[in-house]
Order: sequence, then structure tokens, then C-alpha cells
Amino acid sequence: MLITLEGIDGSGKSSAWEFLQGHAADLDPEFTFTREPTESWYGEAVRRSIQEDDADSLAELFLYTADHAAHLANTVQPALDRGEVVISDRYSDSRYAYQGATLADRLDDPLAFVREIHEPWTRPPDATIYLDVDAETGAERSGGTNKFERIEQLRAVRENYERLIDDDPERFVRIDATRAAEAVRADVLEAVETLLDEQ
Ligand SMILES: Nc1ncnc2c1ncn2[C@@H]1O[C@H](COP(=O)(O)OP(=O)(O)OP(=O)(O)O)[C@@H](O)[C@H]1O
Ligand SMILES: Cc1cn([C@H]2C[C@H](O)[C@@H](COP(=O)(O)O)O2)c(=O)[nH]c1=O
Repeated sequence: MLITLEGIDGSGKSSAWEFLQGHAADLDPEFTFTREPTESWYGEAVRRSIQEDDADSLAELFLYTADHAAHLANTVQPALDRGEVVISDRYSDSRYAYQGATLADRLDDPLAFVREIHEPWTRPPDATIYLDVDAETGAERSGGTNKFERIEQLRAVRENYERLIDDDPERFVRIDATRAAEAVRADVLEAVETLLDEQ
């Protein structure tokens, strides 16, 4: 089973992911915890691009997509083949939401374009926990240290997440992540336990 954590910058994904890792030993299945961008050299290329304000948005899409392809082939699919539960902090929806926003001035329907590029080969998540915060909260919490963490950008990214949820409501578990961290983490753990019970 592939469970992904998604949300705008500062929504608390990484905190929730670390919290889940701390509780994985109490749960039954074997887990693989992973994330995008990855720690591989593909991920390093992505991180370099994040720091470049004038990086070409289309080139950046393909860097992220290359990182995703290697992540899927080297980490996600092998873990799924071993019967493990994979929990990924960001995955394909991050590309649809973020690059769907950064490419808005170049393409008519960038979100559809980014999805089409993935469609023939990616492995969609079985469930996605969406940590929902407004753009102002996300920007404030993330500290605005890179180009994606600005309020206007996060607003556009959040709108794209809403489109993704509208398209596939059964896959998403929305959690109000503006609340205290303890409440959010408890809901995330409960969501994972419910998903495991249902599988
Ligand atoms: N519910 C919360 N209330 C207040 N602060 C929070 C909450 N959740 C996380 N934080 C804080 O907000 C900051 C960002 O959290 P975190 O790194 O988990 O978010 P993220 O979604 O992974 O962000 P990014 O995508 O930018 O890496 C951290 O300082 C974290 O301690
Ligand atoms: C996977 C992925 C990420 N991004 C953006 C979102 C963040 O601003 C940065 C780094 O992610 P982190 O969770 O803060 O470490 O990259 C993106 O634009 N597209 C993607 O596919």
C-alpha cells in the first residue's frame, strides 16, 4: 500500500511523517518511509533548482519528474513488491500542484500537462493524507526561504490541490492542519491506522 502526505509548504507534512515513523514499530506491517525530493543525485539537482529564482520552469518539471522516476524504480516499487506499506512525504501530487502553478504562464492547462506526462508510467498512491493550511499560515511556518514559499505561489498551489481532490475525492483524507501540532499528528496517525484496517 502506498500512502502519501501532501500539502503546501509549511503544512506540517515532514513533522507528521517523522511522527508516523516514531509510531511505525507499534503497527503491524513493515514500513518504508521515503520522500520527494529524494536524497539521490537526482534529488540534489532538484534542490539546487529550488534555490535558483530564475530556473526554467519546464526544465524544473523534468528534474522533479526524473527524481520521481528513479524514486519509484529504486525505492517505492521494490518496497511495494516486498509487501511493505510505503509512506512518502510528497509524491506525484506535489508535481501536479506545484509545477501546475509554475507553468501557468506557459501552458493552457499545466496541471493536465504534468499529469499526462506521468500517466503512462507512474504508480498512483492508494491514499493521500492532505494537510490543509491557508497560504498565509504555510508561508509563515515555512519561513519563506525559497521561491515556492511565497504567499501568492502557495495560493496557486493550494488551488491546484483542491482541483486534484475534486477529481479523486475517495483517495484523499483531508486534515485541518491549522490546529495545534498534537491534534494534527493524532489525526494523521488515526488516518493511517484506518487505512491499514481497511486494506
Ligand atoms: N500544527 C502546527 N502548528 C504550528 N507549527 C507547526 C505545526 N506543524 C508544523 N509546525 C511547524 O511548522 C514548520 C514547518 O513544518 P514542517 O517542516 O513539518 O512542514 P512541511 O509541510 O514539511 O514544510 P515544507 O514542505 O516547507 O518542508 C516547523 O517549524 C514545524 O515545527
Ligand atoms: C516533490 C516536489 C516538491 N516541490 C517543491 C515543494 C517545496 O517547496 C520544495 C521542496 O520540498 P520540501 O517538502 O519542502 O522538502 O519543492 C515541487 O515544486 N514539486 C515537486 O514535485
